[in-house]
Amino acid sequence: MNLTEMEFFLLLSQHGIRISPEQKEAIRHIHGPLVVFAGPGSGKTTVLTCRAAYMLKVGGILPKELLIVTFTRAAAEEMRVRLSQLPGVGDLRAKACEIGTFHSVFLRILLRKLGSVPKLMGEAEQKMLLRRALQETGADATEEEVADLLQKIGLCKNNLILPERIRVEKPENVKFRDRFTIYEELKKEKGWWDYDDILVECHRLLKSNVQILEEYRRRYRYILVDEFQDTNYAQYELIKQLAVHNNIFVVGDDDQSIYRFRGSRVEYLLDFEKTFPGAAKVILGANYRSHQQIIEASKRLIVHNRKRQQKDFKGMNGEGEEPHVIRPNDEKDEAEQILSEIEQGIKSGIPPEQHAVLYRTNNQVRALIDALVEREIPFTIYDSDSDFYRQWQVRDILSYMRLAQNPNDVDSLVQIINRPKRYMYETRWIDELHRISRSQSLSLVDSLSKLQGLEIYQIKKLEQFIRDIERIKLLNPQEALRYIRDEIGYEKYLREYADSTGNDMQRVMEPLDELAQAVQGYESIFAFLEHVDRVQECVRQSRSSRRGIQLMTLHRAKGLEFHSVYIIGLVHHMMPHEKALNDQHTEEALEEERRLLYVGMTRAKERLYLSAPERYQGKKVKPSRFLYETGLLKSTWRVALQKKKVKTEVQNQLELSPQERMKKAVERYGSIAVTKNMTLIHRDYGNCTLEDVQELTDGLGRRVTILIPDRAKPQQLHLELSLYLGILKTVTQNEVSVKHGSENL
Ligand SMILES: Nc1ncnc2c1ncn2[C@@H]1O[C@H](COP(=O)(O)OP(=O)(O)OP(=O)(O)O)[C@@H](O)[C@H]1O
Repeated sequence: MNLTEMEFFLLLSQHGIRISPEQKEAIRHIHGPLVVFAGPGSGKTTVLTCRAAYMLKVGGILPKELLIVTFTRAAAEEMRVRLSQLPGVGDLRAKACEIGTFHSVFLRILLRKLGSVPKLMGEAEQKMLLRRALQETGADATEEEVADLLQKIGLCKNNLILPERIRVEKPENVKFRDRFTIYEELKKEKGWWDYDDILVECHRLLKSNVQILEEYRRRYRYILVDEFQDTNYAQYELIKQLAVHNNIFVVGDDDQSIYRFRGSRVEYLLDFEKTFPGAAKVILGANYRSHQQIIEASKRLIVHNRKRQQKDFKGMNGEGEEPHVIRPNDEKDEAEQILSEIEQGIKSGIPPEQHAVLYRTNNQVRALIDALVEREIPFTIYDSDSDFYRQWQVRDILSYMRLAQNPNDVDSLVQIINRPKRYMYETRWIDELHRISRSQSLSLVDSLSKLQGLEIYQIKKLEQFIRDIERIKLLNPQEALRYIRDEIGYEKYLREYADSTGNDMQRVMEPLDELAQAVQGYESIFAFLEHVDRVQECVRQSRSSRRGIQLMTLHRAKGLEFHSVYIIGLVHHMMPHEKALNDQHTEEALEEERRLLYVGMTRAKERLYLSAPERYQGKKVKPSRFLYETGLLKSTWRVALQKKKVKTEVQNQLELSPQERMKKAVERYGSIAVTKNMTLIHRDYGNCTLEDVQELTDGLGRRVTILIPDRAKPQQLHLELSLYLGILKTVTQNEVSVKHGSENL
């Protein structure tokens, strides 16, 4: 049964939704084009949902005539639920409406018309195909290169550009076109599609088949699109093809357009009235989310953008506390300050899920995750590539360390054998290596020196490699990282990689600089690798929980709202990001960065923290220029820091050079007697059994192999150094230290 307009709005207010006059104007507009411009938190999504309900219940429009497009799957699900709860709509009607993302809506059209579509590739399969395409053009593809290529191909498809339409005046375009072509051919050979093919193929279908196009024009008589500021060319063309009836309603905020790098164009929103002549326009001028101080600071920032629709909006939640700018010493200090604020917030009754930490790039959250894991605080992280320790540069360094710990770790060996180049491209050597290792009872690393049929330059490289791995065993993680970067030449390798692929040097190096911070404070490679394993496990688990503190990139935060928001790493070169500063369209890129921060700031309802550490990745840095633009920086504010740190004996020991330390360790513990099967006490694992002792040459002490309970792989450690650093103890030493209440030796 239909409702009258009065009944509908009365029922809405009984549902607790009090609609403003502007919101009402947008909701009541059914026929003809309409664009709703509004600021953050002004109820755009609310209006869109209420409008759909109004059309169904007051306008008498059939659910199947409604097409509602959202930006994410989660938003589509949320909209369906919210719609079903509105006056008189119910589950059935909400389900009968076509609600989905551009991809899901157009996939459904293809499925209905073609019966089936090829298998859609997951990210891993897509990367695998791209890697093969690169190999076929003679390139040694790294993950970074594959990811870059993936993004470029996606950008082309979002602009409906296929390989044959790529202009080839520049040599790098030729290279790209060739790779793109091979990728498309391989895809065809396999009978697969990638997700962007949905848009390309649906566009092709609707363009080439007028009957089908007409059918869908008749079916979707009313089209509603959320977040229209982030529409790309392919999506825009598809919507235009369908919306000939002109019953199109779009909502958006040009100030929140943040996907330019994926091909979205804010112009489609700004030029809506030109594309659909006679379009009505509604501007929503209220903000129902944040209090006045947050709104004012966000406004002071965004007015620095030149290319934008001028609009003003008022806060409806009164006054609140001024947003805080904090200036921690470095990332670690930043993590501590933010966490102590969050802990206080939770104690005062704000649920953990209402605290969101936002950041520009995934690398930036490394220190915070480390701290959360150390303190065992639950969190959820949303971005799939947010595991810092899985980045290829970091994995390379970790593989060197893992191999030094376990010279039989074949995965680590394969990962780094050609980084830097050692010319071991034939994979046959791996089987040969296993055979030598078995027959001569040598570790895989030591077996490298026995490989037959190699060229002299390969042999030399391998001999050096074995020495390098031996050397790393004796170092702590900070020294090991320095050794791998400088002595082994990994940094040079990355520079050459960046040069040859045209990648930004700073971007390629960034994970190493961050890793240099991550290894601080760990006395042994073993302890550091244990920590990495623990962090990776927590990150994996956090993905499915949705509970605890919410961590996400600024991009991911779009459309969401939280009681308290903490934006970290607001320093120059991070925000605006280096990439934007080097962009050939710097001004545009800079404006997009500003919008990104604006999106982040406007997610906060009650409390907003903006953090700009004094030092970042070991270097002194300037605060983001955007902080000055918010007008907040002058009111610098610091959280009082806890306990003063006292230098431990281990820290004093670590200040010696590796040679001095080794010498001291052997002097002190060289004569200590150890025998097979005796018990040693590991600092982290308790009682372990000594399986093997090996005397090193040149008086460099002994290497022991120990069996740790519940761990399949034995662990190798330098005996004297481990005793010296307190990683291992003999039973007698332990008794003494327990008696004297001493933590260290
Ligand atoms: N008329 C209203 N009265 C009270 N609260 C409202 C009203 N309209 C919307 N809200 C509330 O304001 C908040 C923001 O609404 P909504 O998410 O729809 O805004 P938005 O414009 O889509 O936000 P953004 O673009 O920043 O993501 C929500 O908590 C919503 O429930």
